[in-house]
Amino acid sequence: MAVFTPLADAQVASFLSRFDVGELTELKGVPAGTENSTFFVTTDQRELVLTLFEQGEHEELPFFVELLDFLDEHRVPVAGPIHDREGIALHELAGRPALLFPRLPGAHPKAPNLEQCRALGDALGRLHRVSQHFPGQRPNPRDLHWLNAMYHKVLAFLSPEDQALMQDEVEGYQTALSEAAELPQGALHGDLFRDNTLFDGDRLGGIIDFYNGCTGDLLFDLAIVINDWATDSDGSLNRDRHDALLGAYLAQRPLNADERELWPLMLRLTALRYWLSRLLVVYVDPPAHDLTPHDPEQFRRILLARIEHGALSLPVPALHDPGRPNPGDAE
Ligand SMILES: Nc1ncnc2c1ncn2[C@@H]1O[C@H](COP(=O)(O)OP(=O)(O)OP(=O)(O)O)[C@@H](O)[C@H]1O
Ligand SMILES: N[C@@H](CCO)C(=O)O
Repeated sequence: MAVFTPLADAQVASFLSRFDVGELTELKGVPAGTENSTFFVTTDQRELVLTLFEQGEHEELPFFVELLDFLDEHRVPVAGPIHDREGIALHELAGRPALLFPRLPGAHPKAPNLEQCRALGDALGRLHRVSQHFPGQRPNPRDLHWLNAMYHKVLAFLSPEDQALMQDEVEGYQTALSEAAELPQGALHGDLFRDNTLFDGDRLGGIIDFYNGCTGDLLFDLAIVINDWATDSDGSLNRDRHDALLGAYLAQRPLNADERELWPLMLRLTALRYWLSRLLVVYVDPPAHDLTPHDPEQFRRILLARIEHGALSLPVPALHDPGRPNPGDAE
């Protein structure tokens, strides 16, 4: 379930009256999601999504709104928050911060096909091109500093082999990154798994759930995406999905030499980031709500596969369709 705060029709009707979105005709709680309360709202004019923020640091919400507005203005396919007649997006409803979004068409791809991988790679490449110019700042809350500060909390729950694996990995990342040049920076989605996208057939309806959004190494975001979108069930990389996604991404934003060198390490670091965050949910900080946690073992498997096989060679960038405008190019 993902309605932690129920809402009555009258509350929502009165909330909607500040916006130019029409009159409420239907309100439905959305069962998916783990962190926030989500509702599908239908009016006599359009389909909307209403999100109530249940947890997390609410002072971060203006950053997310500014980032989404920025990406929306630059025609990156995201659901940008709807602003009211006075230009305000962030409101309060039932004592919770609330945002209203357009409802995007489509569904989350469970087994993405190559067209969907290309569409996502292209969108992420465009997102990273424009996000380098985003003026906001929010340090990456799940970077190496976080790994280093948190990993010892789960060691007691691991086998001696896994303890050594985790410790060796974090120490290895520290050594390698302390000697590395700064990588290209920009705003990141921070959690761009398949279930944070909506596809209408092969067309990307849009990217949602930017509440892990932050600023930092663009390569970190790309590695999260490859580990989720282009991994087979045994943890190994799937060459076809990898090449489709990365080929489209690289056509929008080529990696520099430092990024190419750190790519295998970043795939490992982001695999460990999810192994650790999932272990923390299971053993250290279980959610207040009765939800099935994501399986940490899946990311341990991915980490082991990246250690054993390294990264795949990077594909040749896909040719960019010159008929298709790039966001930001018009500026
Ligand atoms: N703009 C949108 N258009 C269509 N559907 C949406 C939109 N935003 C959210 N949803 C639907 O609502 C569900 C929950 O949304 P969201 O992912 O933001 O919630 P959450 O509680 O933050 O979830 P989690 O962090 O576990 O992914 C999504 O899986 C999706 O099905
Ligand atoms: N995408 C995360 C959960 C939401 O933060 C995971 O798969 O562990």
